[in-house]
Amino acid sequence: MADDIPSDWGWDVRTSRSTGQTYYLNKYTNESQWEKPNGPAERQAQDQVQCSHLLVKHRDSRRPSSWREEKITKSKEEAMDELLEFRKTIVAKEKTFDELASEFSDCSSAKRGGDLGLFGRGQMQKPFEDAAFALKVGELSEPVSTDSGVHIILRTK
Ligand SMILES: O=C(CCc1ccccc1)N[C@H](Cc1nc2ccccc2[nH]1)C(=O)O
Repeated sequence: MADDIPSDWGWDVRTSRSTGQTYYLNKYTNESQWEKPNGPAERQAQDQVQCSHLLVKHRDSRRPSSWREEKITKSKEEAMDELLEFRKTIVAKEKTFDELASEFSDCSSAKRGGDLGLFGRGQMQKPFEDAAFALKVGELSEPVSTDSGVHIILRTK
């Protein structure tokens, strides 16, 4: 029965107030299910991803300023050229994503190697979201343009 679910699997066994049916609540993601779990609860909601990014802003960015440069005047084309060089360096394994994002990203997430944490759909600008959710874990995006500037995105979870 329900009480034979190991407590360290991370499930809460609940009873539906409307039907009296037993259901199961994932303690990590707060997702619930009717089916009796046959294993430990996922620690990451399936509808979320975790990504790091390297952002290069330009003079037409929504906020053409960053921790790196008070007044950003480079053109979008110059920003894209810089970003493509960074991407080549990462693909060639001459530097890690973390190293380059920490040094060159115009986003405050640079302090965390570009890590943005877990996010679901509806949280990031649409072009960024679509690119992020199209990536497999470990995959590096092609350049993506948003109102913030141009990005490369690494999906980490
Ligand atoms: O919005 C932020 C903070 C993002 C962030 C999220 C979670 C943890 C740390 C930072 N920074 C903007 C630049 C920027 N624009 C973005 C658009 C999509 C994703 C990340 C972005 N970063 C800026 O600095 O202008």
